[in-house]
Amino acid sequence: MTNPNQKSFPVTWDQFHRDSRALAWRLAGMGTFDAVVAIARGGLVPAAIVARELNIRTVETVAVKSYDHQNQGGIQVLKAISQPVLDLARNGGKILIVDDLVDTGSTARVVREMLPGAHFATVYAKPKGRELVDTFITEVSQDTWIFFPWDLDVAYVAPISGGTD
Ligand SMILES: O=P(O)(O)OC[C@H]1O[C@H](OP(=O)(O)OP(=O)(O)O)[C@H](O)[C@@H]1O
Ligand code: HPA
Ligand SMILES: [Mg+2]
Repeated sequence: MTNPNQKSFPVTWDQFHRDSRALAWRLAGMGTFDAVVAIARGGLVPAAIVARELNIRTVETVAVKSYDHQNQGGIQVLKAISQPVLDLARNGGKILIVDDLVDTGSTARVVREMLPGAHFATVYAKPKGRELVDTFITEVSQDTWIFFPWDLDVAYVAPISGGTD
């Protein structure tokens, strides 16, 4: 359900690809990562793009759910991080966690606890969660809802004048 008090920030596939590549460029100057952990589902797309750009071959997922549509509920961990990746982190491996955005920071807080030394990167960030992210590309205001391309379709829009054609 759409909250009428929120601004909307629709993102196209092109723009998302460009922003994810920009994230990869920024991360490229930070050394070699041994594995990327994508926060499913939203983090899967930017994680794939970043892994491709930085040639990271070990790609792991952690599944965390906090929203039903635009309503935030309790955090549920639906799939934990695999033991080999936790071992890699414990033995000094450099782990990159990727998500599409940080909003309130609840998801980031939970996943950071699983991998305390990891680098946390998102494409977009809102002010409440920004401090929990090491690297991000674009900040949007807290009252903005970001619409990702996988949640959108091409649809008719009425003219500004209010007519129907
Ligand atoms: O900072 P927060 O307030 O925790 O919000 C950010 C999280 O919310 C969304 O995921 P969601 O739980 O909706 O699941 P999804 O990735 O499967 O869409 C988004 O992909 C982030 O993971
Ligand atoms: O702004 C958002 N857009 C999409 N998913 C989200 N999950 C938390 N905040 C958002
Ligand atoms: Mg998510």
